[in-house]
Amino acid sequence: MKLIVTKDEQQGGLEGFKVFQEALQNNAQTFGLATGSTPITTYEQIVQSDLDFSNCISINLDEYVGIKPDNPQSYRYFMNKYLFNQKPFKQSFLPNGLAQNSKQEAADYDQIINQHPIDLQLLGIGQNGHIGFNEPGTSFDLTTHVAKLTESTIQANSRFFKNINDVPKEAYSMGIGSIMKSKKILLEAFGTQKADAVAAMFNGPVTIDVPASVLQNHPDVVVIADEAAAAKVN
Ligand SMILES: N[C@@H]1[C@@H](O)[C@H](O)[C@@H](COP(=O)(O)O)O[C@@H]1O
Repeated sequence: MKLIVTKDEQQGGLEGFKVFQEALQNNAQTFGLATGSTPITTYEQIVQSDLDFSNCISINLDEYVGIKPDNPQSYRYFMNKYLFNQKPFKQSFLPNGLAQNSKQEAADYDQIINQHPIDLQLLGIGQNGHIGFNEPGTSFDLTTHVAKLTESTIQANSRFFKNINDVPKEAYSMGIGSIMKSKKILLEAFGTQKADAVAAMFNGPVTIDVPASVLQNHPDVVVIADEAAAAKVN
């Protein structure tokens, strides 16, 4: 894994943008995208640029179960707001949080991923080392599934909701098995609250207890971390 340490989140966003730019120059067709506060600075840079994704496909990592796409807390709404409204893709896929049959929805999403192999996958990281919504303990082989959110993730994500009780307890998530098939992976981490997870991802053993540690087994990973998030890496 290659580590790029930046002064702050703004600088990190710029470095992240450059990875997207390079991927496009190398004819990347399909981009795996992420939500959360972390990718916002990269999306801002993309929005301000002349990069054109109108011939590309995007596939998002995850979506809350039970939330409508037009609900401001949904990941579809987030993606429209921060990226798609300004930089449309040819097609943008997210799991349907309202699907009646979750097994079918997961299978359909896997088919989408299989039809569009991901050239560049963007990831954030949870404070407990989760990627997408693959929480500690999740098998490295899983594909799309409904994940139960841990208390720490519900707590961390409650800042986006009026009340912690409004945070969904479940989400569709692309599995680690699919994430690892991406040609290139870009993981971003900003802030001291990510320092332990980033250190465990880099220096710790590869273990399902720290889902992001699996990235040590991937041949092409770039991690962009600000000084605070990279502080505990050996
Ligand atoms: N499912 C998302 C992850 O994809 C994200 O990486 C993580 C960190 O979020 P943030 O970037 O807001 O710290 O939170 C959520 O749980």
